[in-house]
Amino acid sequence: MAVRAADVVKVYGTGETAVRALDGVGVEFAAGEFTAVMGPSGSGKSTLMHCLAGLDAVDGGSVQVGGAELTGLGDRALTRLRRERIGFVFQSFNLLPTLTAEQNITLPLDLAGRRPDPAWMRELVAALGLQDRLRHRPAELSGGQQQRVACARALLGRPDVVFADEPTGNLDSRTGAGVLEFLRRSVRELGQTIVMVTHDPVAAGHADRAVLLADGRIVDEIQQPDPESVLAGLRRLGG
Ligand SMILES: Nc1ncnc2c1ncn2[C@@H]1O[C@H](COP(=O)(O)OP(=O)(O)OP(=O)(O)O)[C@@H](O)[C@H]1O
Repeated sequence: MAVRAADVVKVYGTGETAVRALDGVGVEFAAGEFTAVMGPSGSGKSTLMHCLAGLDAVDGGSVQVGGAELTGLGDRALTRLRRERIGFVFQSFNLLPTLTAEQNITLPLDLAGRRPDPAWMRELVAALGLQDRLRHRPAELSGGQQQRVACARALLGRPDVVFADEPTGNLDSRTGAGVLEFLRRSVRELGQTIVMVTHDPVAAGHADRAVLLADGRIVDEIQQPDPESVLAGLRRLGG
C-alpha cells in the first residue's frame, strides 16, 4: 500500500468554533493506482491531502506513506520524508520564476543532494513533450507547459506517491486533458501512484477510482469512474 490513513481526525480551532474537518477518515491508496478525491466544497479534500502529505499534523489516527509512519515525526523528519517519498503538483504550478524548466524539474533532487537518473529524466521529458523547452523560464511557457514541468518535477525522484491538488484547475479543457492523459500514462506505464483532489467530474474520469468525501468522512467510492457516474455519486451526496 503506498498510502494508508486510519481513523484520521483533524480539528481546526477550539471550543464553540471548532471545525472537525476530518472526522475519522480511513482510506488506502494502492501502489500504481490513480485515485480522485472528490466532494462538496468544505468536505475536507484539501485537509485530507495536507494530512496525507505531512503538510499538516493530524489530531488523531495515523498516516503512513510508503510504510513510514508520519504521525509523531518532527518538522525536519517530515521535510525529509516529503522530499524523498512524495511528489506534488499544484493548481498554480508553483515553479520558481528565475530557474529554467530543467532547473525547476531537478530542484527537489538538488535540494536533497540526489543525482537525477539521466535516462529517467530523458524519458519523462520526452513523455511530456518538453525537449525543446528545457532552457525556457516559466514566464516563457504556456500554462500547460508549466504544469507539465511540474509533473516532471513531481515524478523525477520516483516518489511513493504524487499528490495533485486541482492540477487542471488553471488550464483550459484541452490543455488539462493533456496533463490528465500524462498522469494516467504515468500510472499505467511507469507504475506511479497518484492521488488527485478535484472538483471536475471529467478530470476524475481519468482515474481508476474516485473516493467521495462529505463532512470530513469518506462516504462513497466509485471504481473505474466516468463523468456520469461521478456526477451521480456527487448528486447522491447532495440529496
Ligand atoms: N486553516 C483552517 N482554519 C480553520 N478552518 C479550516 C482551515 N482549513 C480548512 N478549514 C475548514 O475545514 C473544513 C474542510 O476544509 P477543506 O479546505 O479541507 O475542504 P475542501 O473539500 O478542500 O473544500 P474546497 O472544495 O472548497 O476547496 C471547512 O469547513 C473549512 O472551513
